[in-house]
Amino acid sequence: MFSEARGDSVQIAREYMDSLLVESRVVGAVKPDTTFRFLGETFSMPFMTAALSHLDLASMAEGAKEAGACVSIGMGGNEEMGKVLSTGAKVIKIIKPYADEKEIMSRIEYAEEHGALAVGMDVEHAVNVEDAEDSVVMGLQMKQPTLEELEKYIRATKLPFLIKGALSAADALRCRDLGAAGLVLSHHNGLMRYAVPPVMILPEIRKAVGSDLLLVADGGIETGFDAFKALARGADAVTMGKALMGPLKDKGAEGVKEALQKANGQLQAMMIRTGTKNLKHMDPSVIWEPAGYRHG
Ligand SMILES: Cc1cc2nc3c(=O)[nH]c(=O)nc-3n(C[C@H](O)[C@H](O)[C@H](O)COP(=O)(O)O)c2cc1C
Repeated sequence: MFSEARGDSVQIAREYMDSLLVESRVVGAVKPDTTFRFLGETFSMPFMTAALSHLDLASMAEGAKEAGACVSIGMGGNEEMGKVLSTGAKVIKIIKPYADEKEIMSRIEYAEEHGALAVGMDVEHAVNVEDAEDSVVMGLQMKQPTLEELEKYIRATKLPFLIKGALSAADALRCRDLGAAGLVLSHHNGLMRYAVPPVMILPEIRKAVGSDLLLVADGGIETGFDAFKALARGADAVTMGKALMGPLKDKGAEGVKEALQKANGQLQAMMIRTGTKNLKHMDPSVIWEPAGYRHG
């Protein structure tokens, strides 16, 4: 998004991802199993669609369902959410931090009444990139929610609530204390400049929250090899966003299904080569990280 600017977090995250190397432990390895249990449901793979918007999200959901993947969706009204839910996919609705609370509550209620798996909020999209003002997204006013407001939204629903945009151990602990079920670790395509990449900070966040929160790594997952690194460093699942947009445009639901299956094949290839038999046995010690960054 900010490829011309210094501090492009998308580029920083890509370079970091490619700097991580993987140790082979192939001797005696067995066929890996990527069955993924999440929020009481069973999926074929730990990939989910990122919270996208302004696209044919029903086809995206159809493709993900066919591949056995969970779906998250972003900005959009209840009518669109209804179309996505009617595909039968398991859906996480990520709601924008609207200034008008009614916009938030109506989406929470709709998600609950129409069988969504979970809801969440992309808190990272409330403020502007270049100043501290609340942002306007597609003509709609956003507002940085206070801790009290976030807690109110979380408690307004029986559904699990995920906070998208938490990206530090300190925020993760805050979210846990507010009652969130999980986090989508994201800088939302570089909305924060110079952001620590999600996959870099994952081990620190996992250490802080233990198994109290589900952790979903978001941003820059282009292949199953990227996904493996995120999962090995402590993620429960990963999202794919931009990497699915070309396949969706070219081949609709079928393209999304094929892209997810290809990524899952790459994940399985990495799992067998590292002697990882299933997602519960991910071992961070297979990842080699170059020395350099230290928490200040
Ligand atoms: C076209 C487009 C629309 C998006 N809309 C939303 C949205 O409505 N809500 C949200 O939380 N994130 C939204 N995102 C951000 C994605 O969920 C994700 O955080 C980001 O694209 C990074 O993941 P990726 O590198 O896999 O694409 C959008 C991204 C794109 C490319």
